[in-house]
Amino acid sequence: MASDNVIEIRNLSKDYRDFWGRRKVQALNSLSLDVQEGEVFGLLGPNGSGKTTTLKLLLGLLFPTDGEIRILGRPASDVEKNEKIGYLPEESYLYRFLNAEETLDFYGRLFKLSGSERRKRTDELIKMVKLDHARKRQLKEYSKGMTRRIGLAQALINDPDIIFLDEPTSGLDPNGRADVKNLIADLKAKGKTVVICSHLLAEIEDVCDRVAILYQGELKLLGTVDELLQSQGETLLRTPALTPEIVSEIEGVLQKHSLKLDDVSHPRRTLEDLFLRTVQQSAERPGQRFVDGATPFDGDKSEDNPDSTSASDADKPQEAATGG
Ligand SMILES: Nc1ncnc2c1ncn2[C@@H]1O[C@H](COP(=O)(O)OP(=O)(O)OP(=O)(O)O)[C@@H](O)[C@H]1O
Repeated sequence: MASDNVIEIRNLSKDYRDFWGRRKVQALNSLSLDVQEGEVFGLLGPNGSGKTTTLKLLLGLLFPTDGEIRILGRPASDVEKNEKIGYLPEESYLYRFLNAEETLDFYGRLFKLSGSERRKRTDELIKMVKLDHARKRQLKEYSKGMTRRIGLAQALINDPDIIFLDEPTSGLDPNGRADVKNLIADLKAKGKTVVICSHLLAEIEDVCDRVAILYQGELKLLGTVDELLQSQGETLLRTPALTPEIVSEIEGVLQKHSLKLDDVSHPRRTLEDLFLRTVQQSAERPGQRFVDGATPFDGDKSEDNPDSTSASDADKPQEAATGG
């Protein structure tokens, strides 16, 4: 095993068989990939492409039909290695009648943590996943997003070196998703290795160093997010808004080099950015409302401050794409 690989998968295949032992589904077909220590790795693919099967094989919850897996230098079937692994399943199976503290204490006991370690970890994790206000409430009263948060805390109770997250943000609103992204960034900063399965590609793009795309159990693409997404054939300039005169000057410069300006436009923000900014400003300034098409990006043009005007065009960024 190469020194910085914490996961090595070689020619891994998994067939699900029927009662008579006949092959029903080939969920994985000769998958080979490595995950390095400290990286955030995204396992992507449409429904039924074999992501959850891969995670379960890595955890030793399923046995492969063929191939080999090594995690932290040990075979996947070695259950002791799971002491260093955290797993958030797609559906968390938690005890509905326990509260958040009792839940984490229970899982801490399974990992044989001492009483003082359990109290310390429970307190840290409840704060980390922002459930401090609900720590004494039974999980049966939790919303979907709160349940996902306590599931995440449970996956981290043993301070694992490798964390498998299956759809970590399902059921979370954009604030919750942003919290999970920050949490993953914190785990990476602590040197942890994180493997995420998700359908929400924008999130994967933001947090993952490398991604693999599976299709019908086969690896179709593998690489760093930067390499895979960067378009080397174009250059994008971001400037404050430009007057038509400046744009035509730029066109002149490009013409001198036998290049043309392909596109001049104002960049579009994402709905997620708009949502997060609106919620943040609403919390900071109760009573504020955005009117007449204003947005929280437009300086101070809002109802509780009617005298102000929107940001001038010169303050809005503009994008220009050039090509040969
Ligand atoms: N226990 C099982 N018995 C039979 N077939 C199964 C079983 N579990 C999964 N499969 C099949 O194996 C294939 C891969 O399933 P898997 O759950 O690994 O995909 P996935 O990529 O995680 O899908 P999703 O995105 O929907 O969670 C699918 O065709 C699925 O129907």
